[in-house]
Amino acid sequence: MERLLEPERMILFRVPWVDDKGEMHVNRGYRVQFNQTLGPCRGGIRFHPSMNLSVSKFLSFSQTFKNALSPYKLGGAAGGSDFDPKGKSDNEVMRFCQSYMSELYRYLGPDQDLPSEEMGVGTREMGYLFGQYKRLIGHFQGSFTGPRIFWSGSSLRTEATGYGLVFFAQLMLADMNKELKGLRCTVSGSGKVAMHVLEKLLAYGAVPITVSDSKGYLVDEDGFDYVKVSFLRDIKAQHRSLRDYSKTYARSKYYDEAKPWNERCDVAFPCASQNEIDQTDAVNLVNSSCHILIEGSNMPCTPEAVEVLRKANVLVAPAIAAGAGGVAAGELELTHECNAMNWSPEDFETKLQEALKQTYQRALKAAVDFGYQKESPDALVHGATIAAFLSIAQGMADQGCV
Ligand SMILES: NC(=O)c1ccc[n+]([C@@H]2O[C@H](COP(=O)([O-])OP(=O)(O)OC[C@H]3O[C@@H](n4cnc5c(N)ncnc54)[C@H](O)[C@@H]3O)[C@@H](O)[C@H]2O)c1
Repeated sequence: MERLLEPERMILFRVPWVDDKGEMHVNRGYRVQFNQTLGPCRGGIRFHPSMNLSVSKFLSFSQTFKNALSPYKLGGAAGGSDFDPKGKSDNEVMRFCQSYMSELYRYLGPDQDLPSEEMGVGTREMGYLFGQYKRLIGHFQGSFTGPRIFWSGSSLRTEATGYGLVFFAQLMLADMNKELKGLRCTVSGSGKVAMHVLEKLLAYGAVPITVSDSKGYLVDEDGFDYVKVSFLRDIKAQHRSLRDYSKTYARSKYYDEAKPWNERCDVAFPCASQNEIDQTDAVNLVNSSCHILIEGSNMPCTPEAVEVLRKANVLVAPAIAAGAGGVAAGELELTHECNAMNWSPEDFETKLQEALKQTYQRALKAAVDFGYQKESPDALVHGATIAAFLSIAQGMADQGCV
């Protein structure tokens, strides 16, 4: 346990870059390669002002468990920088990414560590990061996940985490002879994960009613539809406030400095950031008749919130299981490239569903093997943690004291 809790490697470095006015800035870069017992590392890169070594450690620890539970043989890593891409020009983001990669490239590679999208890092950032990596290593090898389709990989990497969360919810409901159709769903965040959750919820006939950002939340009592989701995307792409939505859809409402957890719902999808649900939010969720919570963000609930949800019998799908869509897409992309097959988005989605199903079944089996009732509200949380822990611990024991 002592070895498992200590990261294998923590890389901390200076990232100097020059803005469009010619002024110099310095940010900090991080990459924590937490555990490579089961295979080479995979994990996200986050660009956000709140990023620090502590957040990198927690994200890489949780990624280690997520990857160990997935159908692939992978270790876990995470990292990023306290750089804020918001409000920066494309050229500034490119210069920052190039400087960040100038240090990190020596620790990356398909057999070592490959990064993927996370908060504040999308296809634009992944493109710049990969371009610099390729230039420095001198050949095209082990493309990062999250690139655009025309030069590499599948088109579904960005969608995969959000879609996967909805597939996972559907699997849980199917086991209860229920379905997502008609269920009211609250979603937090309005980034890559949240927007793809909305999209897939609509495909399943569910009724998503909220999105949020760091300033407040938006609720549409009538539920979002495809046209409204497209409008939300436009608002986000133009860096406007979610408040602007209400100017077009008068029955919707935007609340400042508030979270969506007191809106009546059946299923909640936290997709913003860690610790976004505290004790009060959890009480609000329970009082709003929420009975299933699917964790999109990593560690969305504080320990006090977890306790409230457990006592109220809210069924929780942990991020290390439900959020495995991203890692699955990354590995599928590599296979896809290696085999030079021409998968359609539908083929890709079927493979993604299969990966999520295997993850779900593995977590549930471990829970039952260790004496938890299949129906108990925290069976998946325990099962996912046990199954991942056993794989890593067994591997570490086999590989000796290294
Ligand atoms: N992108 C992935 O592949 C992936 C995979 C697994 C988990 N996650 C987790 O999902 C979450 C969202 O990631 P993303 O890739 O969608 O990021 P993103 O940068 O695309 O979007 C983040 C969104 O959250 C909002 N936000 C940030 N802080 C907030 C706060 N305090 N309250 C409410 N909203 C807030 C932002 O306004 C933004 O809309 C993160 O917690 C991340 O760790 C992402």
